[in-house]
Amino acid sequence: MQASSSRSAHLGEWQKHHFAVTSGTCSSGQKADAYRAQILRIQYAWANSEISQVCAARLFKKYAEKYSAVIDSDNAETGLSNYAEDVLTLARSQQTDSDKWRSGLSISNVFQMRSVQEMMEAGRRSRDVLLAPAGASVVIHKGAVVADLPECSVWGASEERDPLTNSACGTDGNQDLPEGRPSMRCPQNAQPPLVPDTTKRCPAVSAPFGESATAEFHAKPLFGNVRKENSNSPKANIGLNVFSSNLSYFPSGCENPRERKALYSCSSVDVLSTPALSKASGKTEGSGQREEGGLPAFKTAREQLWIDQQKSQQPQRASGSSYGGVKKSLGAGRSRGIFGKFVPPVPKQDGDEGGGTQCKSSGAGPAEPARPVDERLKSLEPKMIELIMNEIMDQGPPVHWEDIAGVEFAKATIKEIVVWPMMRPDIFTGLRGPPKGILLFGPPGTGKTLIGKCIASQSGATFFSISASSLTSKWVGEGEKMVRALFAVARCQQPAVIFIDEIDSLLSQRGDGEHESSRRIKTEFLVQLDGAATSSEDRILVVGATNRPQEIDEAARRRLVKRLYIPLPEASARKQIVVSLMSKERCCLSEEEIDLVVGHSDGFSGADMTQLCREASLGPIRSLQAADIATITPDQVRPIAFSDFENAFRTVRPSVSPEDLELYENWNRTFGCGE
Ligand SMILES: Nc1ncnc2c1ncn2[C@@H]1O[C@H](COP(=O)(O)OP(=O)(O)OP(=O)(O)O)[C@@H](O)[C@H]1O
Ligand SMILES: [Mg+2]
Repeated sequence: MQASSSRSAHLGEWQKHHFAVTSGTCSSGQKADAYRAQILRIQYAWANSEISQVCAARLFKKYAEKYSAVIDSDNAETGLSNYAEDVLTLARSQQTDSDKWRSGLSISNVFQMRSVQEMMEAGRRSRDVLLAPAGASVVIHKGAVVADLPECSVWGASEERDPLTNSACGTDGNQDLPEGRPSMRCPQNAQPPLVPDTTKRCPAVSAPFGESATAEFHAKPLFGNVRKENSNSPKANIGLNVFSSNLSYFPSGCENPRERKALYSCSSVDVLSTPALSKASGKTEGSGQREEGGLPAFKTAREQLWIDQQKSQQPQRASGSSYGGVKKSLGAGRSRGIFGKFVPPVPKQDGDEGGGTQCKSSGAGPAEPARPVDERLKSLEPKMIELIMNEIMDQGPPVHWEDIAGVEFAKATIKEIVVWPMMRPDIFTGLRGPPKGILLFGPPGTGKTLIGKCIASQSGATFFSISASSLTSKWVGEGEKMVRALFAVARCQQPAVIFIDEIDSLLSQRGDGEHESSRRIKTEFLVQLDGAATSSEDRILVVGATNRPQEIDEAARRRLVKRLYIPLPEASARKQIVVSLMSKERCCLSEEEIDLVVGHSDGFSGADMTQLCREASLGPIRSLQAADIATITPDQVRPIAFSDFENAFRTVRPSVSPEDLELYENWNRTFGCGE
């Protein structure tokens, strides 16, 4: 399948194959072809994010089963029986009904193969030692090495063997390969099978169906460099491993294919927990180790597919993102802070999580292996939990209380509600129990978000920061579930602070024109908030911030019991901002000049003050000649002077109008909890 194919082309192909397979006129080989092509398409579609992972996994399972039902079937009419056949049996073409499956191997040419000759030579040199040829490679089409396959333990057991009768490790010449490497070369130009019969003592390597018939499949580097079989990218190895399973290892003494099948079919299917099979699967990762003793790890194609799928999913989970590696962010961009408290719990999607007690974990990196999921999270979609864990939980760069100028009352109240109860939950009980909801309201740019960041740094609680607009817009239809997941995860990570910026967009007044989904989100939020508020054990605090408090629904307002006004900074606070910012620059403002600046900036918000200082700091640069900018050194730039502030005042104006201010003051008088 070409990468450039359009969606409609995919669809057309898909349909064509579907009709072909269901028409009843298909031979087993054609069916196998079609199913394999479907698997390839599924992987391709997934790699291109055309279908979701869940969808891909479902389709993949479906077609993998169909595929292996054909190739593993020992019914000559419905299957290809490759399960039981080795390469030389296939070469006789007795079990296959498609020309494609025929091997170019013959008695006359097999001994010409360099790899065979090398093995014969090695066998002569050391007849009583197991022969262990170097790792095999698969070469497809124009010599592209597709994968390092596990070392090809040709003889499978330590009994002495005649190399001549065991020399079927390769299927064709291998001129394109590195010296001394026996290979499986895809016989595109396969000669008609000439092998009349083969020794019964040739269990060697079964590379029958997939190798010979899947040149098209292997040839495309669909999922990145398929050499990286150990790659963290799940999309890098599924396609390959489906067919690497064809390098199966048979024990000696099982000449009859049916006997072999019976022998292996009685072993556990749980390949991941079966040491022999686990070992074999490890080998596919290029360990380069020869398998030692015990039962060789034969797997059907279906088993191998599932092993590979399991393996490929694990790094993906560990990497923390199941969305094609693209990190999505909810709300403002966040980085995992230095106090990062825990790792994604990596919920298992495939069944038995074992019921965990995992709650708060600490200091682990994103590559930490999966842990049991908390019972309370089991009813939630793993995707949601992962999103909450990976994207929302954060503590950001540290912000200290001193970094916030003014708002002394709000700071003291927050310390009382958030910090101390977190420190001493034993004291803050009963009536002293802290409220479960705080609302920070006030004009734009007064430091509400800054306070949120400070709580994150200073409270010691697990901090969830989410922008309400993210819940309502980005995750249309999922916001309600996200809210539920958010609280569920927070409950597992107590003590926890959920900071919701722009909370008005989440909890705005209910009205007729309101969208159903946002109404449901709001209801869910209120239910969750109630749950957190009524449970004395839950140590979850919701902190909302808004510059539109009047739009908040009255039911929500009631639940956010501490409503703290964050006003415009007073003169002392404005001075603190100027002094703090200027202390980091070269500045020659005298105390009086600073006071003049503060006096001029009445009505400015904290953000306006910051903007004023930025503007003033550009003054010295603007006074330079354009030609000087290219050559001047930083210490030659003159200090910021009062005149720069005077100029800055010409362009920076207060962003909050007196009328707006009046609204906030009124709302504070009515609903605020300030002094
Ligand atoms: N009290 C303050 N002390 C120091 N800096 C402040 C203060 N208030 C605002 N600032 C500055 O203004 C910037 C914006 O502040 P912040 O984002 O916290 O405002 P906000 O109240 O959340 O505004 P909005 O309501 O528009 O979201 C801060 O990053 C900081 O640089
Ligand atoms: Mg804000």
